[in-house]
Amino acid sequence: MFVKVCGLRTSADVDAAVSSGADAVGFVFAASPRQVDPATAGALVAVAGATLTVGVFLGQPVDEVRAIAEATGLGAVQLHGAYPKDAFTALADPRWQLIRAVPYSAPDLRVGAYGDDLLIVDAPKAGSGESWDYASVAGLDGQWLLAGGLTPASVASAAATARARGVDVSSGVESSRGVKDHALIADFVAAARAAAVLSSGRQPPGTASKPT
Ligand SMILES: O=C(O)c1ccccc1N[C@@H]1O[C@H](COP(=O)(O)O)[C@@H](O)[C@H]1O
Repeated sequence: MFVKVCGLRTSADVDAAVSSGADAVGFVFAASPRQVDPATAGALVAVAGATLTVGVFLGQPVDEVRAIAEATGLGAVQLHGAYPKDAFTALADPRWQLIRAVPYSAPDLRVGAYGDDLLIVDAPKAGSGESWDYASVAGLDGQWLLAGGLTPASVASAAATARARGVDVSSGVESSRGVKDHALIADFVAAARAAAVLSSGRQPPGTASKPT
């Protein structure tokens, strides 16, 4: 079970996620209560050490995404919104992985269809904390993460229902919007690890050969 904890804003947040055993930590550059600026994110990337660092973007121009990825040293770029396949082609770079984040109702849920290394299947409104019908994606193949409304209490059953190989959380590990609760992060990672899922490993194969 691969576990990503997203929307981190402080070094204490990153320490909490890394020490809890998260496989990836996310920093939001889109407009959000969780937004961080590139300078802050660069410092947090250093705190994360070997843990995969993911930059989250929503509709920002490709040139801006590339500039931030280069400036901060991100290990992965997560694109939400109507990015065409050309955008993924333009952003392909051995320095970072490409993550395509889509709502569960998106027309194309094939992992890698846009040249993405990893797919995240989410609620219609990313970062909203809203759950959805996780069973609707139970037939999905490949390396993908389940997101949207997960909590320490729900993650094990949600991952089992969706047959997910990994999970991604933000709202469910916050005490208030944009403020991470470090005990909830630890609870979430532990609960996800305990989930009965199809995967036998923690690292999606798409991420194994790339720099982290
Ligand atoms: O978290 C945000 O504010 C955000 C903003 C813009 C795009 C994506 C965002 N977060 C992503 O949403 C899911 C987590 O959802 P939830 O809060 O657990 O329901 C995750 O993929 C984040 O990267």
